[in-house]
Amino acid sequence: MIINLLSKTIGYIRIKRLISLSMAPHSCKGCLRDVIASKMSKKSSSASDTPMEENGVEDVPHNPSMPWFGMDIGGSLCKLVYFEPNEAAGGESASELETIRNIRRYLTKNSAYGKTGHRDTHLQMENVKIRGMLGTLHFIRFPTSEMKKFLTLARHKGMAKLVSTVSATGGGAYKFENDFKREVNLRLAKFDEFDSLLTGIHFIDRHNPTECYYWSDPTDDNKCTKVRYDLSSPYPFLIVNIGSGVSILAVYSATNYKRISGTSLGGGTFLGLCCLLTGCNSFEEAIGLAAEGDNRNVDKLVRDIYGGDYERFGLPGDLVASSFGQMNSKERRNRVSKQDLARATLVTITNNIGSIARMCALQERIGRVVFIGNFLRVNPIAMKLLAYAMEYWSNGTMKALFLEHEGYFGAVGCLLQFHEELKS
Ligand SMILES: Nc1ncnc2c1ncn2[C@@H]1O[C@H](COP(=O)(O)OP(=O)(O)OP(=O)(O)O)[C@@H](O)[C@H]1O
Ligand SMILES: CC(C)(CO)[C@@H](O)C(=O)NCCC(=O)O
Repeated sequence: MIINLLSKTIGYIRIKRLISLSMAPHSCKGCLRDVIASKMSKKSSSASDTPMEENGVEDVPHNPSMPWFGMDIGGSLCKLVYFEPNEAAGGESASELETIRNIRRYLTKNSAYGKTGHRDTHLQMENVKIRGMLGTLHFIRFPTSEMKKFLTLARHKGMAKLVSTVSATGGGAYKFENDFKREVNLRLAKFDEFDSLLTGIHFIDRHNPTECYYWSDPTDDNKCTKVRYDLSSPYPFLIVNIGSGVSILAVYSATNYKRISGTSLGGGTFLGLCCLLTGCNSFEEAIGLAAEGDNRNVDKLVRDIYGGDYERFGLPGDLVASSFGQMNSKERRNRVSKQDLARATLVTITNNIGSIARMCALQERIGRVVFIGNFLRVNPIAMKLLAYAMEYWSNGTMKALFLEHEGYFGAVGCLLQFHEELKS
């Protein structure tokens, strides 16, 4: 308690001092921002048990210079969240303002960047308040394999002239740290990926009333609909983050969570196997093929073994008994289509994740399971499978929930943590 109070007071005094120093001429602004960011970054990593609202920095009217970004650099995709203020922040020189305007124009007037960068305009959030400023959150993604091109673009757009520090999370915040420094003279303020994920989830759910939903009647295509779910009192809940790999977190409060499990059979596995088996070259193509296919031409079902249901242990005939279990037969292999193989890959990976999630939920005695991550992007087949599997195998005691901003929570969370912003 006393230590907490002391660190709050010391933190406050330090930041106050830094602010008075930041009245210094523009030439010093970059290095001051570095110091502030490094203080904030150290603070956040050592105070993971302290809610942001309580750490004292909230009261200090310090706004880092524009533009504000949060980056989540994952194993497959890099997610970039950009905050576009409704009004200019002020304090910038004429040349800085010009560069800020150019970056803003480039990011907000386009929805595609080069061949592989995309802005998810349907996810855009308007009139969001961050650190007292109203603005729009933009959601951009590109393959992490294109990082070199991104750094070149960032240099050409004059990023290095404006901000000396960008907040980043995900494994790439560590892996690419030196590249950012060397190529664009940008320092990364690094935040833990799961701290960021949770911060992002809490923030976005509070700002978007239609963020959380579940699928009703997931097995009936005619009746199946998305139904809004109120996540305002969510604890405890499980997060199943399906990225390249899968991490499962049990969340007990805003600041108390643990990573309870994971599996390497995730979204990266689905895409990798699908490319190998069908010759497809993108996630969108893989999902498109899966939508047209039938996994029953690939998998061995309970009915292929029992001739019907295995009643004694409640195993219905149409349950998959053995994923890819038909593919030992040359004759079957000759008949199977790319679409069937894509569908079977999707069903195999999804059911395995659902099964692990269910066991974790059972072990932790948690009923609400929130599935997120970009594996669920444009992927209603997987979401409905998860919804059905969770409900069916738990006899209705567990619920699969989904969030609209799927893979962007880490990026939002680290943007907010950098600005020490949790209050709206
Ligand atoms: N356009 C896309 N390109 C590549 N993968 C995509 C795309 N859209 C969706 N995906 C799926 O999303 C997965 C990556 O999800 P996400 O961005 O949440 O994880 P990540 O942060 O890259 O991975 P990790 O957290 O394991 O480091 C891919 O493995 C793939 O299954
Ligand atoms: C390595 C991370 C945490 C990177 O986000 C993720 O890809 C993951 O949780 N993979 C699964 C690792 C496991 O087997 O538990």
